[in-house]
Amino acid sequence: MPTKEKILFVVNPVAGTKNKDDFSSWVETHLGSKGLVYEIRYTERRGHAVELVNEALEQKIRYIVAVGGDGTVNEVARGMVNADAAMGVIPMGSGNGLARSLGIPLKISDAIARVSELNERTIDAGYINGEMFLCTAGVGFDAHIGKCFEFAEGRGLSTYVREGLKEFAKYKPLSYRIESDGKSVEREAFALTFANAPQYGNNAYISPNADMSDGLLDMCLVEPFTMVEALVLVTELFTKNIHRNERVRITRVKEVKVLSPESDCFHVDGEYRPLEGGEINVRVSEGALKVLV
Ligand SMILES: Nc1ncnc2c1ncn2[C@@H]1O[C@H](COP(=O)(O)OP(=O)(O)OP(=O)(O)O)[C@@H](O)[C@H]1O
Repeated sequence: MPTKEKILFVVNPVAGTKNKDDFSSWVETHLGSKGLVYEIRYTERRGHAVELVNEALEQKIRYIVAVGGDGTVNEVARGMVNADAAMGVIPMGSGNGLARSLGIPLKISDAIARVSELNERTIDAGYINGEMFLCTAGVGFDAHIGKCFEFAEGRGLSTYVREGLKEFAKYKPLSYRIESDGKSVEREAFALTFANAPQYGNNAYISPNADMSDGLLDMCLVEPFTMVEALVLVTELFTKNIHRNERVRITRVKEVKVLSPESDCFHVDGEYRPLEGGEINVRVSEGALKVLV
């Protein structure tokens, strides 16, 4: 194990609700004692993490750790795709989808200790309309909730749940033309999600068997359902059983085009994006990112 290679921590001070005051002393406890060299930098605005990563890569820093939620992880990862450097994650957001999917401890001091082991693994990255995602992306209800969340008052899990419940009964399934592998089909769906990782975050498993290193994305189509079926689906989402539900169709894909003139938005790792023209293009980039696990 290299001991003198520098580790950069990129901390989003506004991510999540956990107190970050003791962060530097935890890092010193776990890394300083092993003789590992580190630096801690704080982001000052949206997009700043990508700039910090680019600077670090120019300085040939080999390990860069995202400290925050999936938004921060996404920004750090965007800078690191296909670079000769590995990304660590200290989960400090509300969903922590990537950290949970990689088995990274949610307790901060344990996650820092895990980083100090410098164990690397390679994972795939997905792209939706040119934007990278590591966990999930898609159109339909989850994208709609991402949009409501963006404009809602408050952050965190409680705001997600509140927006989800408010919109659930009102939301109307949309129609999608799905083109993949030389085939084209028309489907009505409540949601059409592309999963690189098994879950959205918060242990909501949309595709429990999704493998982040198989060079494929799980395309999860949730067909329209009744209110009674909805209760079963929500339970199955949190008990890793949704893939067994007959309303859920999961296929593994490398590249897909989806046409949906009624859709006005999509999401990238839960973050809302407006959609004009109703077309999304999704693909996987195999082994795009090295991560510390
Ligand atoms: N100093 C800053 N001030 C304001 N926003 C920032 C700052 N630094 C980073 N950001 C932005 O904060 C956003 C939210 O970060 P992140 O997703 O990590 O936290 P979260 O929303 O609390 O967690 P989760 O995604 O798990 O709900 C990111 O889009 C990031 O670009």
